[in-house]
This record gives sequence, C-alpha cells and structure tokens, in this order.
Amino acid sequence: MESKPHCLITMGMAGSGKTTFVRKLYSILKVKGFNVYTINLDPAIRKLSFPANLDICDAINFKKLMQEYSLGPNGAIITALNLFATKFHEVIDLISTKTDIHYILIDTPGQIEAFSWSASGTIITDSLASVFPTSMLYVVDTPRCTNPNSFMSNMLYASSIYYKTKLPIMIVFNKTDVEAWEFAHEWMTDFESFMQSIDEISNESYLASMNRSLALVLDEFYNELPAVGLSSFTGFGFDIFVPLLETSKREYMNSYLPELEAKRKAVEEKRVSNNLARMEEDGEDMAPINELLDQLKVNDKK
Ligand SMILES: Nc1nc2c(ncn2[C@@H]2O[C@H](COP(=O)(O)OP(=O)(O)OP(=O)(O)O)[C@@H](O)[C@H]2O)c(=O)[nH]1
Repeated sequence: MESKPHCLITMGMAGSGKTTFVRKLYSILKVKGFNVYTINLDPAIRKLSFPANLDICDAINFKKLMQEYSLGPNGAIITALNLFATKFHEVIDLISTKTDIHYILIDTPGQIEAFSWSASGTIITDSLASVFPTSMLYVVDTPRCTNPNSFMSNMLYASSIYYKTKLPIMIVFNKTDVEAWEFAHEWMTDFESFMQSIDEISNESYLASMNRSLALVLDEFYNELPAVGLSSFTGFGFDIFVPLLETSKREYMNSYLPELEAKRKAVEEKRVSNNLARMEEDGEDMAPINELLDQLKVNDKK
C-alpha cells in the first residue's frame, strides 16, 4: 500500500478555488518530478483548467442529461455522479494498471453536498481509500472566511467530512494573496479569540449565538486538524504544504488502513462462518473441510 500513489480528493465550498488549487498543485508536483494522474469529477465544469487524465464530462453529457430528464443543475450533478459511480470500479482498475504514478489528484463539484453527502460520493471515496492511501483536502476561501459565520460553516463542513470518511484531512486556506490566513488559524486553535471576534461583529443576533454554541461543541473537533495557508495564484505556501502530504499519507497508513483491514477481516470471518453453518445445516460431511482449515492455520503460523 505504501508504494501506491497517494490519492488527494479536493473538496470545498463553491468558488473556494478547488480547480485553481488542483491546477497549481499539479504543476508544482510535476516540476518536482512526480507523475500525477488527474481526475475531474465535476460534470458541470465549463472549461477545465488542468489536463485531466480522466474527465467525468467525457463520459456524461451534462446538458443532455438536464434536458432529457428535465433536471435542474443540482439534480443533474447528483445523477451524473450516480451514473459515474456505477462504473467507478473500472476507473480503479485502470489506475491500478499504471505503476509509475505518485499522486492522483481529484477535483470535485462546487456543490459540496452533491459529493460529500451523496451515496455516489461515498462509493467513490471509499473505493479509492480501499485501494490507495487517500487524503481529503478541504479548500477554504480565506477572504470570505474573515466573517466568523463563514468560518464556522467551513469548520462544520471540514469536521463532518473528517468524521464521516475517517480519512486524514488537511484544511487549505486558499487565496492568501488577497487575505492573510493567520487569523483563521488563530480562530481554529484559540477558542477565546474566536468568541471575541463574534462579539465584535454582532453580539445579539441569533446567528452569533448559534455560532458561539457551535464553537463550544466543535472546537475540540477542528482545533487539531492540520491547516496551511497558500495562494493558488502565486504559489505562496506550497513549499510548506507539499511536505505535509507525506504526514497525511502516514496518518492513512497508521490509522485508517489498520481499521480497514480489521473490517475486511471481520467480514471475511463472518462469511466463512456463515458458509460453514449453511454447510452444516445441509448435512455435509465437515471432516475434510475442518482438516483443511486446521492445515491452513498451521501454515499461517509458519
Ligand atoms: N486571488 C485569488 N483568487 C483565486 C485563487 N484561487 C482561485 N481563485 C479565484 O477564485 C475563483 C474560483 O476559483 P475556482 O478554481 O473556479 O473555484 P472552484 O472551487 O473550483 O469553483 P466551483 O467548482 O465552481 O465551486 C476564480 O475566479 C479564481 O480565479 C487564489 O489563490 N487567489
């Protein structure tokens, strides 16, 4: 697993800069001599700004899908992802045949919930994470995040993606050429500072009070998530971000993979014991099978 390509799934709110970030990361990794495989999973993208090895738009005609099935844009994105997910095992097989890839970069739709909370998003993410070391990259529009309400919405999304997928996640504060990201890091790690900022903008509103409560509950979920500030325009911060990918891959190897293997083993054991129970019920002679199982156990110990 360690030698397999590191899969990076980019997510984030609409307009946070996911596609621009993928393009920049792609070119930086290429300059560093890595082989990168890129996948676009946004069926509604008008013009792809990075070279995609695999593009959902090649498989599904988004406009035709909307017209033929009278779907709105969000419905069509979900339907396109559902259709693509049914064939995703072929994508995995295809990438698995390539032995010289270091990174798989994936761009997802702007409508974040279309991927993060849909069955197809879960199927695609789980399929990738069961074969390749996989990390989530949550891209944040830093200038928009100066508002504590937007900041909290992003933390809510990032934490829920982290706890839903259980995959390592990194928060990428993008567009730092417009707004420095240190305030956001301080809010993430210093609860009091965030509370003070809410008080400064609005003390009374219902939203402010909801965000205070959310911070109280969520603070311990997001304060330790790794975060980095960068600009997908200028390339600032990528020198810090790229080495952190190794840490993220190690987290996958040390925490996600053992859990995945334990789950696989439990499923396998359950299947074997169900099959044995069925054979016993059918009155089959179990002696040769038990003998074979004992032999396998002896070989296992060797
Ligand atoms: N100043 C600045 N603008 C950026 C940066 N990254 C992206 N943008 C701009 O932000 C806007 C949105 O960028 P996209 O890359 O299309 O964002 P996205 O998240 O992929 O968008 P959707 O997929 O439509 O949600 C564009 O106008 C970009 O030029 C950055 O680092 N700095």
